[in-house]
Amino acid sequence: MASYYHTSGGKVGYSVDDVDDAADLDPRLPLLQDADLKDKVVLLRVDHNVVKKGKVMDEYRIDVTLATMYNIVERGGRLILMTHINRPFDKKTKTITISKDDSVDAVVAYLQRKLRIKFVVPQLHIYEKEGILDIDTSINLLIQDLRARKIGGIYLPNTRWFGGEEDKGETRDRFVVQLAGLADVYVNDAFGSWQSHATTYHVTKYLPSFAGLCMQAELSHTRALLSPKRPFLAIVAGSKYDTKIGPLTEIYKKVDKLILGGVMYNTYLSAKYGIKIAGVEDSEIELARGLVEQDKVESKILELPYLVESDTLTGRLEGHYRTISIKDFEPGKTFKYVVDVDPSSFESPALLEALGSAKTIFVNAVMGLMPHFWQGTGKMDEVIDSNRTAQKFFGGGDTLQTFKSLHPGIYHAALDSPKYYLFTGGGTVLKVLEEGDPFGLDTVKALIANKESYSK
Ligand SMILES: Nc1ncnc2c1ncn2[C@@H]1O[C@H](COP(=O)(O)OP(=O)(O)O)[C@@H](O)[C@H]1O
Ligand SMILES: O=C(OP(=O)(O)O)[C@H](O)COP(=O)(O)O
Repeated sequence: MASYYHTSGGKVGYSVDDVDDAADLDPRLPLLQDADLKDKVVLLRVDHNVVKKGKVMDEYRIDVTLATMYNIVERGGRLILMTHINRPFDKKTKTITISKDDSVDAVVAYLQRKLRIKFVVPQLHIYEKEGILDIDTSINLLIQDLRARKIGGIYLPNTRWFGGEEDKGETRDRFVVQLAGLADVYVNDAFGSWQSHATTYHVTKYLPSFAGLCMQAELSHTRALLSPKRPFLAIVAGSKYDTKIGPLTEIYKKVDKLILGGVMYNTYLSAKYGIKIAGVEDSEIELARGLVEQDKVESKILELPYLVESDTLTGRLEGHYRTISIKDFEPGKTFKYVVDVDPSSFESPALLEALGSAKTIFVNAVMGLMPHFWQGTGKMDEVIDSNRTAQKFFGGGDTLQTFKSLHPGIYHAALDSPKYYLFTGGGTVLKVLEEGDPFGLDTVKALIANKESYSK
């Protein structure tokens, strides 16, 4: 508690001390608190990637950025927000699919209800397959209204609807210049968005850039995972095989035990046992072979013994799904879709022992195809919660959404419990574990380089 003095000198109150998330940060990181924001238009990149089929599934990732928004506005800044929603860019066909389901509208509606201020989404020309190629000058009228405080903020369309977001050439360069031209300052509060795209990385070349308050808190909490109490157990599952398989090789070296689930586990099992699972491509199996070889030596991967096989991905149809056992896996055997881990897997003595004795547990894991096959994840969350001594870290958009919807009681208790920490990004934490340093993330390195370039 510290005394509060009025500028005239008299003691007129007291302030309440709080945790300082910035205390643990690399001093080279430029902080939002140090930015001059008075009358500045601030381009704020957030990770509000919480929309499924046009609806906000879990407000958490939005709520944790409100402090940054308030801080900017309170200090005289004017907000232009931007986030990606889902993955509308198809890397194979190099086309962007624009669907109302992936628009920012649901996020904007939520923010307007919560903050009681008006956000405007600029209307920009969309090309079929190529997305939005230019931010045309009509946006200047909106920026005038923003500066004049006629509107509360501007919310740009889904960043992945812009051709330049994931492009590497001229389209990206033009997009970045146009984007930077809208604002005076750039703030990155999108911890979950670790991929180096135009709005998370390249834009820092053109504007004074700072880390937001959510970004700072998340980066400082990764420290505990980098020097974990042992045994350290990580559980990695879900569908983003392409971006998560890479970090696993390094993470494998840092954990004491690793549990896989979802598409990742299907691919691993295919590589290890020579089986064929519907939906698992041969090229993907190749990537998992390294992990299989690594584990032959160190035996850190704990296999979940019972899985759920389904004839279809469309639902949980009576008579069309069944439990299978890895004991029956033989080279050449084929299986339909493997869509979940059977909850009984978490009752096996080896699993119970590992989950019960771990001192640090990191979970980026939706074990089954949602929303139909939730049973494996439901059981996993219960078993993890029953370990009361471990420090538990959950991370990932879908991981948190699923945790909240399956176990609202545990989830809400976790938000306030010193034994839990919920990260907004799962892939980002995997990247940090891979790098061994939160300040080694490309998006964070870009902020540091920006500060260095301005202080020359
Ligand atoms: N076996 C499976 N087959 C297909 N999809 C799966 C399977 N297991 C999990 N998923 C899907 O994975 C998604 C979550 O994966 P991901 O985005 O990688 O997680 P997070 O956002 O928590 O990092 C969920 O939408 C779920 O439906
Ligand atoms: O949901 C996200 O990451 P996560 O699923 O790893 O938590 C982030 O919004 C990043 O999305 P991306 O993995 O499509 O870049």
